[in-house]
Amino acid sequence: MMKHMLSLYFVMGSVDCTKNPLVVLDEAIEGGITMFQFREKGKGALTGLEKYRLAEQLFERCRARNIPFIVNDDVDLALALQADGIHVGQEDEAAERVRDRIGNKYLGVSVHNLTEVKKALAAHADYVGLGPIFPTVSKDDAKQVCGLTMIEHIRAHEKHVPLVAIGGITEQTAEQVIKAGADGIAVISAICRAEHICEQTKRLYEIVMRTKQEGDR
Ligand SMILES: Cc1ncc(COP(=O)(O)OP(=O)(O)O)c(N)n1
Ligand SMILES: Cc1nc(C(=O)O)sc1CCOP(=O)(O)O
Ligand SMILES: [Mg+2]
Repeated sequence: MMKHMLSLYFVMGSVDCTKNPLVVLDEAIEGGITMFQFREKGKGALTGLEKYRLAEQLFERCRARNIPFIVNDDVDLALALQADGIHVGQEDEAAERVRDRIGNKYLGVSVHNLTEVKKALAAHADYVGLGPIFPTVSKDDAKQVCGLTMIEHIRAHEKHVPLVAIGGITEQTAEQVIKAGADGIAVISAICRAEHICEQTKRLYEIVMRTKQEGDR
């Protein structure tokens, strides 16, 4: 179940959108996203009550369509909303502590190498987010690009870990990412910056599903 949910993971906050984030999410849901992460950060990001209100409205839309709603970084917000899960990175609240706080909600952890994957699994993460696979325009403090070879390396040593790849993934590269061993792609700009969000999301979904099917996954 978890692996299917990772197939087309849409990550977004108001800063990433050139139009109303609620409309962007509606169109992306219509196009077939399988999971959503509320990531409200960067220059001009909402805080406090405004952030909470936007999260609440986005969550409502996900709930209506059975799309898992994950909160980035902010464990208090995830708990207050009773969100489906939380995603934390290596510099955020420690995964072990987050697991203790959230019980059996989904826990995603960002990783950059095999050692971090093993640590995330020891902390009972449900999935790992590996990146940046390619250069990204959506995260100022992204680490060095790890490329498709890091997906292959991790998959060779951890055959079953639910792994979603992130960072600079587009319609042109999604197939290679899945072929390298990822269970799905996580994207911001490939959806947010598309002229026709629903159609673009459908294309990404189709590429991921076809490639997984061809690989019998
Ligand atoms: C699915 C997914 N993978 C990785 C990240 C990055 O998390 P992190 O390294 O904590 O960076 P920020 O997103 O918090 O800036 C992610 N958010 N989602
Ligand atoms: C949120 C995030 N995390 C990354 C990581 O490497 O962990 S890269 C990234 C940004 C992804 O946006 P885009 O699809 O526009 O490149
Ligand atoms: Mg983080």
